[in-house]
Amino acid sequence: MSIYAVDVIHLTKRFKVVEYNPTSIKTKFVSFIKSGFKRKKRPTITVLDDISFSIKKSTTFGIMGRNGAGKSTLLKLICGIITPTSGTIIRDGKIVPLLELGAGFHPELTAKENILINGLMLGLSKKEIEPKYDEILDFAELSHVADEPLRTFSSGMYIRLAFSVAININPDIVILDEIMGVGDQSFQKKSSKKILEFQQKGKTLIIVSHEPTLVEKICDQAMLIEKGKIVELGNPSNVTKAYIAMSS
Ligand SMILES: Nc1ncnc2c1ncn2[C@@H]1O[C@H](COP(=O)(O)OP(=O)(O)OP(=O)(O)O)[C@@H](O)[C@H]1O
Repeated sequence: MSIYAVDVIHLTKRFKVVEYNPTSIKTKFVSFIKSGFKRKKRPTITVLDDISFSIKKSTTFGIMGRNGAGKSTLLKLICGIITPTSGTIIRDGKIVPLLELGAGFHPELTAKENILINGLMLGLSKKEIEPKYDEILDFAELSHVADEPLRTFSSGMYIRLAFSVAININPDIVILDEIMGVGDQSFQKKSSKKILEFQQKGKTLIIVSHEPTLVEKICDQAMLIEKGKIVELGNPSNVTKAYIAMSS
């Protein structure tokens, strides 16, 4: 068994750039003929450029970087939502991504039905999810509306439910993208406690944050990325210092 929860090896991700090109079909056809029937290659941007790092099991790893640095792309790659252009990602353990909160929710279905669907999507069986209904609803403070459709929920209720499903289904690795500030103050307190419990149970946590104090407080290791490259890796204090220097 590996000591790493996630091992990223020479990872590169490029995206094709969508160009706005308001020419008519006729013009496009003529230029296609002129080009000798060759399709024009779409330009690409390199969002992550040959990066390698490892995240040890039972640790909390923070990812920092300015807007557009490639943090969310990296998380999506780690979760397997998108695939690398080149390179490898080795994962060891059940991953729960908390990226686009509630992205898998259906507004017409009830809270309970959504818990079931979300749980199934995260790889649990119906038998494993059913005993967790009460715990999940209770943590989200939504037991009183368990059978109401989600379209009647406020955005805060939505987020609380998504967070509660993810954190209560006993994953090995939790991935959080900028959502430590979900809910009101009391829910934030509860969430922080749950994260601490999660760390104490020896689980792996990967977080993206713009908050140096949070990264220093809860991370064992951190990484700063900029223009697709790793700028700083290792000690959270060094990483946050580099991030602050870069941002000022
Ligand atoms: N599907 C896509 N197609 C094309 N470009 C994309 C796609 N997804 C992301 N990008 C581009 O990749 C770059 C990195 O985006 P990403 O969302 O990973 O950054 P980020 O570090 O998470 O930023 P932020 O802090 O603003 O959330 C940006 O320039 C973005 O426009």
